[in-house]
Amino acid sequence: MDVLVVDHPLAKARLSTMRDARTDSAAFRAALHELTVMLIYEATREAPVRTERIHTPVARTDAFRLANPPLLVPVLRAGLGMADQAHKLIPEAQMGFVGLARDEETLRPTPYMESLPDDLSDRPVFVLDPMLATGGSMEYTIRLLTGRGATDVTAICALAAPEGIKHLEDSGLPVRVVTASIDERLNDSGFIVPGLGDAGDRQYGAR
Ligand SMILES: O=P(O)(O)OC[C@H]1O[C@H](OP(=O)(O)OP(=O)(O)O)[C@H](O)[C@@H]1O
Ligand SMILES: O=c1cc[nH]c(=O)[nH]1
Ligand SMILES: [Mg+2]
Repeated sequence: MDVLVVDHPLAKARLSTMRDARTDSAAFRAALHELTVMLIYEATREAPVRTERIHTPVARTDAFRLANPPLLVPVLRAGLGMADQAHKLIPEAQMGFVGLARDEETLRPTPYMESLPDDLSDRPVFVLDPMLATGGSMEYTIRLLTGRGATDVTAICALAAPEGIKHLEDSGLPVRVVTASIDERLNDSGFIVPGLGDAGDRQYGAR
């Protein structure tokens, strides 16, 4: 499985703001917005482009656009904090939605929302979720997508645990991961260590 760790100093700085327990919700959301721009920028580095001829005020030249814009899929709640910034960078992208809440005891995802196009066979998909912990929520989401024909999925995560990366690798699903950090481990409650806490709560308040 292809894993890209975006360890640019500016990405590290935004992630550090998110990790800091003193960061309030507004500043946490702002840092996640800015980090998302960097993750999407790197995730699209090798994306195929189509060219067309245009006129500048001076001469004719080639213009470039994404040949096949990805479907963006934020995983609610926490992934909502990445959706607008990803959409700003790729305004032509369509967006789908998945809502999941992890059960605190079993750590299994409980689905409560799904809004996706029927046929995903011909286009890449970017799943937006700041946290890849056990990997259960990401696996669930990717299975929804592959069930609709997706074969090219990118998980865009602020943070990942080694356990989540391994879980996805073992699943054999067609996914690559783009993240700003692979942290040390999960604790007994399934939280990433050192992590940043609950990414949904830190943006929107405790459920
Ligand atoms: O890899 P996993 O072990 O499945 O954990 C990761 C999931 O946990 C968080 O969501 P949560 O269930 O807390 O919901 P929320 O976004 O509404 O807070 C996070 O945003 C992921 O979706
Ligand atoms: O550390 C974690 C693990 C799962 N979900 C979160 O929001 N944070
Ligand atoms: Mg949460």
